[in-house]
Amino acid sequence: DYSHRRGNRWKKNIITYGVGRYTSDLPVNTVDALIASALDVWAKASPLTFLRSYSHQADIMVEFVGNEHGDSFPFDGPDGTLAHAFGPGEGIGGDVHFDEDEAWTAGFKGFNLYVVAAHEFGHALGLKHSQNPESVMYPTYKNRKTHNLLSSEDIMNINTLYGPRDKR
Ligand SMILES: CC(C)C[C@H](CC(=O)NO)C(=O)N[C@H]1Cc2cn(c3ccccc23)CCCCCCNC1=O
Ligand SMILES: [Ca+2]
Ligand SMILES: [Zn+2]
Ligand SMILES: [Zn+2]
Repeated sequence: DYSHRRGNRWKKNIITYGVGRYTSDLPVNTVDALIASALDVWAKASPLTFLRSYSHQADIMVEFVGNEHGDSFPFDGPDGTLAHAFGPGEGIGGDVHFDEDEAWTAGFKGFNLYVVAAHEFGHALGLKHSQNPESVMYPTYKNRKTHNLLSSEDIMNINTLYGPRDKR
């Protein structure tokens, strides 16, 4: 299980995120937009709000890194493991690492960053893997329709942790 769980949920509804090292596969503004959209998937299904932070003190730090990169979970070059995330908590808690040796795309060649990011942010919020291939938390990558990315199981699980989306 790649969620390296550290505690079960954030104890606040406003969660900050930052982006450190980027991938050279996509323009910076495309990466920023895909990351923001992947977080928004979870914001729309919960009472959570995500705020972009430009300090390195953000709750969720997103980085593109390769091979050995300073935690106990080195990446493995192209293919294999695509990314991993740490469950809610201080420091590395909530952080998301993408394997920089993958071909990251905004489309359907290579690996779609938006789909992978939605999976990893599920872990960063406290979700585990699902055995249901329709769930975004399924442990194997597949090309998914980007519309209505969350399955009903994903929505139920995030609501179990943080409650329903309040009537904004
Ligand atoms: C769900 C995804 C976004 C994140 C997960 C990791 C994860 O759960 N992060 O939170 C992932 O990378 N899964 C591997 C699992 C995997 C599939 N294979 C592997 C061969 C070696 C090592 C791992 C794998 C077979 C060959 C295909 C390799 C390319 C696709 N890789 C995967 O689907
Ligand atoms: Ca890899
Ligand atoms: Zn996972
Ligand atoms: Zn890592």
